[in-house]
Amino acid sequence: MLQEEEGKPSVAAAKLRVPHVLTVAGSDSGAGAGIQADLKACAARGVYCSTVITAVTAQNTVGVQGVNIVVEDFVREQLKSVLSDMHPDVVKTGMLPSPGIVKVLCQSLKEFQVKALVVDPVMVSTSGDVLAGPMMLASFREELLPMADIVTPNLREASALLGGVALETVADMRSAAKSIHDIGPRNVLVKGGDLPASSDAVDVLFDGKDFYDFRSSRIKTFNSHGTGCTLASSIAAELAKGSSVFSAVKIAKRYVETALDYSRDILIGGGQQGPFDHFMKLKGNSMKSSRRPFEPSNLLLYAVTDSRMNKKWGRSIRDAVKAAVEGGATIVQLREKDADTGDFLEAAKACLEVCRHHGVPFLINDRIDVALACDADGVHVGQSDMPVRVARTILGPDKIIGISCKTPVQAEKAWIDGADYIGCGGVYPTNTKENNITVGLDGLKKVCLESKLPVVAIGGIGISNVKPVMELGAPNLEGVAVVSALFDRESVLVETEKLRRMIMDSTKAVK
Ligand SMILES: Cc1ncc(COP(=O)(O)OP(=O)(O)O)c(N)n1
Ligand SMILES: Cc1nc(C(=O)O)sc1CCOP(=O)(O)O
Ligand SMILES: [Mg+2]
Repeated sequence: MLQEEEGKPSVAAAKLRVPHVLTVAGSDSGAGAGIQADLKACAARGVYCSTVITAVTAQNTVGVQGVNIVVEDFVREQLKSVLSDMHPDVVKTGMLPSPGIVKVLCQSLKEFQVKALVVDPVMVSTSGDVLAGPMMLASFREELLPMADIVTPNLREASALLGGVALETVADMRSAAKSIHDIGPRNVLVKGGDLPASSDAVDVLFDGKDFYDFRSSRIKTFNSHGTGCTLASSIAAELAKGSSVFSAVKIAKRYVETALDYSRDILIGGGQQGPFDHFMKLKGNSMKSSRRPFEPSNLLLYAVTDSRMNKKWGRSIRDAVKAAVEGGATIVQLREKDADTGDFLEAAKACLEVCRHHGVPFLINDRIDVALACDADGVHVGQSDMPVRVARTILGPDKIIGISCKTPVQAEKAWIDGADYIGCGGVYPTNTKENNITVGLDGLKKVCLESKLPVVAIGGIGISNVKPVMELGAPNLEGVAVVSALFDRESVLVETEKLRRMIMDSTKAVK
């Protein structure tokens, strides 16, 4: 019985078992395919992934430069380490470079039972390099496939497994799926990505009784290296979560298509077979767009938009934001209370482009979904909006989260919950926000004194009254957030320049 050490939870106390896939495959140094793709796919699909490495390849976007096969005994040792202790739900296989390794794997799977076995019968890489030679065919056919719950050959692999038959049509794929099923696996997914003369990508699933066609439009991209590994791992991940084979294939295909589509224009390597982005995050960090970490000084002049004001003055939200940024705003928040979601998102994308170009952080008011959809730099939430802790879990550690606070107690909670800054107001009465409680300069000072986070003052602030705010001398007060003083004016550019100058002068006066 495990005893609880003082201060440390016992292993037995950790009760939350998570779905787990073990991948038995080769390492790809370029990390587009193989073990690395499997790890990324499982992580992206919310499943734990352990790894048994069968070979180490020297590989990049051009091709495979070298292969070093791991000795059978050491593959056996890795399998035993994982299977005997960690009890994966599903085993997924990729590159199995020798008949001896297949034998070791099959023995281990007989000794340690798992819920499902997914076999991706890897033989040739996307670049055309051989990863498992013809001597592997007998091992696959006689030992591994009969144990598989699903096998996922592409056209070349399906043809090789069947002695070289030609596969040129969907009808050929069906007949191949049936013949491979006769070898023993419970389900066969023949992938038709390489089928000639077809605008759609068609995969055929055969479960021993029925055929299912999965059709999707072909995604034109060079960044498809690792698609097969990722699809098989994603199927394994869904099976580990408890899906049926049909649902697992459907969800896995949708995931791969979405990731391929997202990644069609990313650039990694100079070859013809680029990797894709399993987490659909890389473009947000594109070298073209400058995204810097949040600094308290970003709060100096915070421009918060208002669609009614921009409509009144006959300008688009994008033009208003552009003028504010060019006039010296140091952070922007899109606060569109009346906009439809689609319009809000389009405006957000346009404003984000402007802000990125100027290196100014761009936040969304209230709507976490819109912030995620456009990959904004963060959100601003109020006390009755999405709680900061939940927003942080959804948005991750890098995004900026601001929260409105009117009291020191709220400010303390904001810090504990993981916010980046506090918006404190209303400093003065405002017509922009209905029924807003005015806390005054005193209320602002109290929050600033207790806050462990940087604070931006908001509410009724403009040219005529910004000085007393900035000269309050309150610790943590970094700047002012304004709506009408910038946007309910004829020239956003001129007003922003004027306010920025006044803030700078007040800051100098305080120092
Ligand atoms: C910088 C900043 N501070 C405060 C607010 C107000 O947020 P909230 O209380 O959620 O009210 P709404 O803006 O949603 O009406 C803010 N938006 N920005
Ligand atoms: C959006 C908002 N929040 C406030 C708060 O007190 O939290 S006051 C406010 C409106 C600020 O607009 P203006 O600069 O036009 O007064
Ligand atoms: Mg709000």
